[in-house]
Amino acid sequence: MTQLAEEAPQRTLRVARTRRYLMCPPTHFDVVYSINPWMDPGKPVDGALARLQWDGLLRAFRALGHQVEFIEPLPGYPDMVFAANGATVINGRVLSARFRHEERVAEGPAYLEWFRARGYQTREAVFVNEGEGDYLHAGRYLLAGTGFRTDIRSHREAEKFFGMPVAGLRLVDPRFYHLDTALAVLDRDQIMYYPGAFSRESQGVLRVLYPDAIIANEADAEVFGLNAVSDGRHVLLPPAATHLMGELRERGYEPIGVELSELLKSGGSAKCCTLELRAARS
Ligand SMILES: CN(C)C(=N)NCCC[C@H](N)C(=O)O
Repeated sequence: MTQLAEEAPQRTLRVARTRRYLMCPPTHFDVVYSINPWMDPGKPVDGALARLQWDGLLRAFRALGHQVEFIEPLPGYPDMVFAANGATVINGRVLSARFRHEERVAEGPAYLEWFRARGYQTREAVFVNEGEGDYLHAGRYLLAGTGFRTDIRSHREAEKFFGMPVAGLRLVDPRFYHLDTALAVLDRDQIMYYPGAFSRESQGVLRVLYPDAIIANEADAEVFGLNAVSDGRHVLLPPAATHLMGELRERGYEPIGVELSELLKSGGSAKCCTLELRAARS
């Protein structure tokens, strides 16, 4: 072996898997109420720019070969663009969302109807849960957030409905009010996360389950770098998450910066706009 070959860093070859996503156009997107620390109704939102940025995310998915389906946005529901909150879909089974705040309650039935009309096996949730905002499918486990939005009793409901073990994680920093603002699944058994968003006990759980995880710093988390969408190789995330991008490259992933600054005014970014439709395993 030559000297050069010995010194070359070991990079794992990451393999992308084609995905199906559901998105909701930001036709009625705005910030007119405040239900998280990022939302300031006094701060103007540029609707045209939000649309351009959302179109950029859609183009990026299509350029990578992913399929995208759409749900019709409801007037009067400015946060409906955050499709990840609309449900949780695993193995063709759909657990509906049941929103915590009155301002978003009607989105749950709207998303549920979309799935019913397409023949998915659905369950209308009994307990408050905000879909993939707090439920992330990572290999053998369903990672489940609680603390701000999703009711901890929903974790048992999800465990029974999906028939897979749930690892409950407690969020403690109001800036990171959904699990997907603090943790992203990169591949079956690999995640990246910001430890400071979790209780000490949950940090311990994450260390045990994912000893190889990429650890984000506070600056990464503050620009919503963890609100990322991965297909196993390409990782779409805000371009401002520069440290995280370097870490991803080191591990063989291809980070792709997608600017969604207007959506961030409501506390969301790439992952929030994207609900993965996981088909039934054959
Ligand atoms: C990543 N996901 C799905 C989210 N974090 N969703 C963004 C929701 C933003 C909304 N204003 C709210 O506070 O509910």
